[in-house]
Amino acid sequence: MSEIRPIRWQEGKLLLLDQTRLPVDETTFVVERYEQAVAAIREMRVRGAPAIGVTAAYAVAMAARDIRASDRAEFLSALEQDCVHIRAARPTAVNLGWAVDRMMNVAESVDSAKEIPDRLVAEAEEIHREDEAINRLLGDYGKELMPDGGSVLTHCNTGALATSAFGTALGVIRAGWESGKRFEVFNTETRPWLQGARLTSWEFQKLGIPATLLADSAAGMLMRQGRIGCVITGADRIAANGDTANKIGTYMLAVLARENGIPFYIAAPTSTIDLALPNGDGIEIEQRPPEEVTRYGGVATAPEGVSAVNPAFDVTPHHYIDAIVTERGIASPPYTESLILAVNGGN
Ligand SMILES: CSC[C@@H](O)[C@@H](O)C(=O)COP(=O)(O)O
Repeated sequence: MSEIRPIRWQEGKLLLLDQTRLPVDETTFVVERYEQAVAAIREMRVRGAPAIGVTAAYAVAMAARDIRASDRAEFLSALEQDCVHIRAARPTAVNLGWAVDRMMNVAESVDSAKEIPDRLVAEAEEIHREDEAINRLLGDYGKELMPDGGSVLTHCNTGALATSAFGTALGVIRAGWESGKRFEVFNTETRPWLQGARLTSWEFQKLGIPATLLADSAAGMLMRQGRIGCVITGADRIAANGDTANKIGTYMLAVLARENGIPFYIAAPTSTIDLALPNGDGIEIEQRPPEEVTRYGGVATAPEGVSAVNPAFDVTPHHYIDAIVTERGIASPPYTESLILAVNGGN
């Protein structure tokens, strides 16, 4: 099986596997300027917290390449202006701001403005490389949570497409499967954007892992029937107390899991942990266009003029989360202690 590589950097261009077109077409969206990278993130041609972070890092490198400034101070101030636009592409995933901050720190550490663009390309490539290594480590820790003989449910898409390779929650399922464990896999369709139906089902097929798709609203019944052994999802931002923002519908799954006595896990790199936020109340939730709810693929799915609300994420309170898998180990409650340890180097 060839690995899925949704983000590639080739000869100064960023090549994105266009996720608005999957699973029907496997087309590449070519990005040559940082503004196009910002648009690609906003339009969700590239999506998933870690993938947004990697793309944002290349966006900063492309922005730097196009700056004409008379001295270093002017260069850095122009770059900071471009970074304001990059940071604003999507608000919820902390990985975006995390990557931009890391790139700006590198730019500020270089003495000569002329050298900044090359250093930034090297740093973006490093962030890209690290992402795959981090996901593989995370999968390795998380596979012990996967059952042998039971079943697992996942939500949204958290695979290679949402990262740069391997994935987080989907990576844990993959690592469990590749370690020889055998279990049933269920994935939600993830209304309204259908990340689960379109992207996760596509990835499981490519991986050769049998998976069964269900409507989001079927999850409760399957849990009650005893058909779901555990739930694992990704995260877009985890507050210091473990409250976790993830794809809309995650909170519902976590509450249903608790009601039915099923363990609920989160898998995310430490770059998704935001220790600056004491709890989930401060997490900004992206509101997406109502048309994503009232139309699909240009076809109306609701009467013209109907009002619709479309929050892209929700926050699951920490007390519903049994464990958080990171590349530094498995964090357990109380998260106020274990997440600090994870961010600072180990559990
Ligand atoms: C490894 S991806 C983790 C999260 O980013 C994922 O679960 C998710 O919610 C993605 O949302 P999306 O709106 O598709 O970017």
